[in-house]
Amino acid sequence: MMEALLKVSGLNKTFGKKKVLHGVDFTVASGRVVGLVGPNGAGKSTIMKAILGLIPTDGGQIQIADQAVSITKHQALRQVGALIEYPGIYPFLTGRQHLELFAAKKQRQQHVDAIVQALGMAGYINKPAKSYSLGMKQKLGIAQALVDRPQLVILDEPMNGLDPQAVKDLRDIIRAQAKAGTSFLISSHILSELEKVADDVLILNHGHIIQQSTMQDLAEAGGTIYELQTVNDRDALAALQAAHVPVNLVDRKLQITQTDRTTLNAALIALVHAGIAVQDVTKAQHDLEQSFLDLVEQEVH
Ligand SMILES: Nc1ncnc2c1ncn2[C@@H]1O[C@H](COP(=O)(O)OP(=O)(O)OP(=O)(O)O)[C@@H](O)[C@H]1O
Repeated sequence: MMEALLKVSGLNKTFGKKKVLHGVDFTVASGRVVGLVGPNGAGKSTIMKAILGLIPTDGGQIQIADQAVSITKHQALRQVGALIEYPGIYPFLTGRQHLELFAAKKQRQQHVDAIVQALGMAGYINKPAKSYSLGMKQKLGIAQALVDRPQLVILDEPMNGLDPQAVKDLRDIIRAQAKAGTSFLISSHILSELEKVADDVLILNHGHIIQQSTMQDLAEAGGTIYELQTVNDRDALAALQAAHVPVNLVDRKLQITQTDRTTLNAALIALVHAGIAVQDVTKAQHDLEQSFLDLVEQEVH
């Protein structure tokens, strides 16, 4: 068992009469990158604000390194870096001056230079932040959260507004810091955005955690599908059914659902035996986004 750095249990939150969090439970272990995924309004930001002691809660516990956090108890947050909603930017300070404010004295320049380099900000870091584009401000906000090498980093929709190179840079630095032991909680409303970076996923819908698993398990749960094109799909369907291969004719395409590593082989053997020529085989990508939407959909009905 890996040690849990962040523990959230039984978290409830009501705004007026509206209950937005219903007994939310999860943990983030040291060095793990955990994705918090859910549609708009699911409660992701509310959870993050509660963890950061920014809003009062209506019951439940939050602990960081075994210390309780609440709106009046912030001690444990010294080891936490965060970007929630809009980055706090001072228009007349340079990017570098922002980062210097957030970096501890020890090795300040090295840490600032390292994050500037990692996020590709060298070209503008010495200019006043008022001249930054939206994406540049977003990167500065992320850099502020990371520069002090905290134990826990909380990022609310960090990929918003970033170009593909910046998204890749961000993924790389998250993986590097996680390897060095930092834990991450990162929200997104797009599951596939987190596919390459998160170890674990929490799926949140209407304030409930509806699924909690490793990213790998979630990706594999979608399953692999092969699409076959043959000279005679109707006969092929009959031959495959006779051979007990899991097959469907979907939109006039033969689809085989892989149940184990022998499925495709069994299908091809059955077709060869039936004398049906195969013209094409394609492997359909498991559609992570679709499995996420299915999960959320199932929960609503
Ligand atoms: N200060 C507030 N007062 C009243 N209702 C609020 C407040 N903050 C959030 N809510 C409500 O709580 C629910 C959850 O909001 P939250 O911002 O946590 O969702 P989210 O998952 O972060 O969504 P998004 O992806 O759109 O940012 C929403 O229904 C929202 O309207």
